[in-house]
Amino acid sequence: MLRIRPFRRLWLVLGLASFGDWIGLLATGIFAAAQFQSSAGQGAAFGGTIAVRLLPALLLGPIAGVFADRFDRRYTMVITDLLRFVFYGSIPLVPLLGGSPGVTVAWAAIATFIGETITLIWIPAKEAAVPNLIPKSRIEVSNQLTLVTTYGITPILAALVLSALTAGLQQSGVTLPDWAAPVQLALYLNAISRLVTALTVFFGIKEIGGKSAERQREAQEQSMVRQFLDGWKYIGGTPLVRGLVLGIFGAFAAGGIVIGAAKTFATSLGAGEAAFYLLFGTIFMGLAVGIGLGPMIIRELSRRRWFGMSIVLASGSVMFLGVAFHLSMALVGALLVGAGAGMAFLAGTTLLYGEVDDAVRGRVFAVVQIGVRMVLLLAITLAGFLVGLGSSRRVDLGAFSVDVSFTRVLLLVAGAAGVIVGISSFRQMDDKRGVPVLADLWGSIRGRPLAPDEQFVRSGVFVVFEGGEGAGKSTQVRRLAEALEASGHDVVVTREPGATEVGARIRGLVLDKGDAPSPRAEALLYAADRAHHVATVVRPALARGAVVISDRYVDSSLAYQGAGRTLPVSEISWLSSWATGGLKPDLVVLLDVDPTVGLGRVDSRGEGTDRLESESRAFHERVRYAFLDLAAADPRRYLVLDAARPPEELGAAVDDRLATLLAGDGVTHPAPASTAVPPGPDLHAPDLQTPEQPTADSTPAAGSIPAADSIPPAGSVPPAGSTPAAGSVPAAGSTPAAGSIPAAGSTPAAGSVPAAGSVPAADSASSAGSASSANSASSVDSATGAGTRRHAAPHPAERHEEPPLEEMAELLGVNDDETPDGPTRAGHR
Ligand SMILES: Nc1ncnc2c1ncn2[C@@H]1O[C@H](COP(=O)(O)OP(=O)(O)OP(=O)(O)O)[C@@H](O)[C@H]1O
Ligand SMILES: Cc1cn([C@H]2C[C@H](O)[C@@H](COP(=O)(O)O)O2)c(=O)[nH]c1=O
Repeated sequence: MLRIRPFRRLWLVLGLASFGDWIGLLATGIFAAAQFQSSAGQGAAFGGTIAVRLLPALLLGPIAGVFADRFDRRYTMVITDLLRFVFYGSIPLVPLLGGSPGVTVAWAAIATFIGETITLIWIPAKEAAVPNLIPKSRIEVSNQLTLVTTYGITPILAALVLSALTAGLQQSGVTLPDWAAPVQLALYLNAISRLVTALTVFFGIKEIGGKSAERQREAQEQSMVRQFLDGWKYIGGTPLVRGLVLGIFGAFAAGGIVIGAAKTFATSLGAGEAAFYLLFGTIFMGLAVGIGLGPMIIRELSRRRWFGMSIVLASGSVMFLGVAFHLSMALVGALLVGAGAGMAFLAGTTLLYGEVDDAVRGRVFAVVQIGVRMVLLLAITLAGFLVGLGSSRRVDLGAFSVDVSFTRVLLLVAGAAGVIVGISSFRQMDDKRGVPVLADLWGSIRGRPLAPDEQFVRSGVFVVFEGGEGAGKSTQVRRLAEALEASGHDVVVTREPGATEVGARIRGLVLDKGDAPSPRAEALLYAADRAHHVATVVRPALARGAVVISDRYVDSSLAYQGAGRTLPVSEISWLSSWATGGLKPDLVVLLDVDPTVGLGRVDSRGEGTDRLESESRAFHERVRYAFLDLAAADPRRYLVLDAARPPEELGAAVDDRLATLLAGDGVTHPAPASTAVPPGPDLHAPDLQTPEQPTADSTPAAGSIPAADSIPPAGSVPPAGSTPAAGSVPAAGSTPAAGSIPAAGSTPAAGSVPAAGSVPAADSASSAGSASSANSASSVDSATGAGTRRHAAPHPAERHEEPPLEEMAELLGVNDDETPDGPTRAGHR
């Protein structure tokens, strides 16, 4: 950020100005107090000068922004800084010129008031200039830097400098003349800092200067009053800006209420005077944590969502404080209030920087900056006043006794109001409607935010055929298309990969046996084919109302690249969801085939095999079980058929299901966004929820596939006593996880399935789903009258026999060099 020269200079200017502000604030108060002997006079002088600093915001705040929008921002900053140099510089000179204590304090107050009034013009000019100096993508970092500098570094530096000056002089025993006392020096420093910033802006940041055509036009055509009114109209009439401004105020009101109520709240905790300072400090610590670490934690989360969530966090934490009965709870609550308010401020200002036009930016930022101060002051004052009104009652909770005071009621009510504001601002601004909030938050924290659904009007029906090699997909696709066309439907038959010109080239790249792409490259190539296919073929056809029948879709990637290549299925799922914009089929017909049978059919076509067909049997077994797991996780949207049945029977079952679907009974177009949940870290059932599968009301996947990232390398042996991951070989003597393949001598859990990567637990609900993957579809069919029949031969997931050891090793890829990124080997079948 600081490599951008104009921003670096502006940041230095801001740092210096902020340092001047803080040292000026402290020094003016001390200076005024020092003019009096009595402690009452000292207190009044100190408090009075500080209050005077805050007062101008109330008076001039509303029109200050007009200056920033109407005039050249560079000149505005330079002139206002020069004026501040003069006024602040005059404060320590008054006593030197013989002014009495009363005159000195009065002038300190007047000069401070004028200086602060001028600051109100300087701030919006500076704020409005920032977005023109840096790329939009860096605005958040610049805000972080600015806030940390203003509220973190410079106040501490100012306090250190002031105390070092005082202590240094005291220790050295040097007696300086009155005009060079530490406080006077601090006041000179404050004044000089303005001169330096004026010169820096004038000579060093010329980029701030000039006016956009629109600003020029407005300045010429509109009076200041008109511009002022227009500014308010813009804020009130632009929902996003209005929501942001109100939200920021709400978050600060939450903080202010806690600060205002902290004293009586600390008493109600029975924690003593120190607890007040602790709570106060903790809120500011939370603020720093929110601003400093917030973006790092939420990463790619939509800033609009983050803003609403932060307000809810801040307000919810105020409510939590209302029920906290121990200081430790209160400190956690205070930290979260601060963090929420800090994040809301950062997200809000970042959004405002990005969303507000240059022409009105000065006015909007004036309202925000000044409004925040006012809201904070008001909230602190009001809360302080209100908590004094009610009485409290002590309630015994066994180990603890709590004061149910008016303070707590206030915190609860204020917190609840804040939560409502947060939720409504979230709703108003949400740019990912339909995407589940918590899943999106979790996905973003993990670096994979959910993609919002690509909006399009979809009136057609999307049917996908999936299954292993030679399952009979093409045969069934052709047959179904003919049947539908015969009954007058607009049918589009398509496939993946290779349905488009681009796709045909990709198909050559992934399937030709020449130079094999690495597993990740392979996944990306399939995703690229899919993205183009969906955008140019599937969506347009669905939009016009056609029945789209695709030979393979997302599940193939999850099965082949995820389970087959053992790439992290969650990542493949995310990638596919991104590629398709979340488009999911209405029906997936899974033709389940034993790889030996399917590959036998492929061989008998006599056309040779492609690169994927040539993979090992273990690979194809993993693919098969992955398909079954996906279907078991969402039986309502899958029709799983035993592909060993005659084609006509399969066709009849498909026809029946289609008839239901086309009659509208079964068509509820799946909501893509809600299902594009990036799976959790372990690939259990929900991890296999693909963009095809709704999370709500879906049955847990039977025999889910272990996360590729959690799968030990094929053939690895987990330590004895541990529970091996599905698909790994347990050490002899250890108890294998249900569904894992037991080593010789170990006791297999009931229901172990000889499939690498597939883990149906014998006694879990998921195992029921798994064991009946094919049959569960049968029962679904019978329920809908589709009437698919059960097969005499048990489905593989029902077989409990142990495969011979060599076969197991082959299934697991022991002796098989299939590593996620390693070269693939043409396997044997
Ligand atoms: N139900 C079935 N029973 C027996 N043979 C079938 C059946 N369905 C299709 N076949 C035959 O099996 C072979 C493969 O069928 P098809 O091409 O339809 O499968 P596919 O799943 O599309 O294959 P690929 O995975 O290679 O695309 C063909 O020769 C086809 O005639
Ligand atoms: C869509 C898709 C496909 N594959 C594999 C599956 C097959 O081996 C080939 C496609 O051949 P087909 O004869 O057209 O069925 O590609 C894959 O690995 N990943 C995918 O996403």
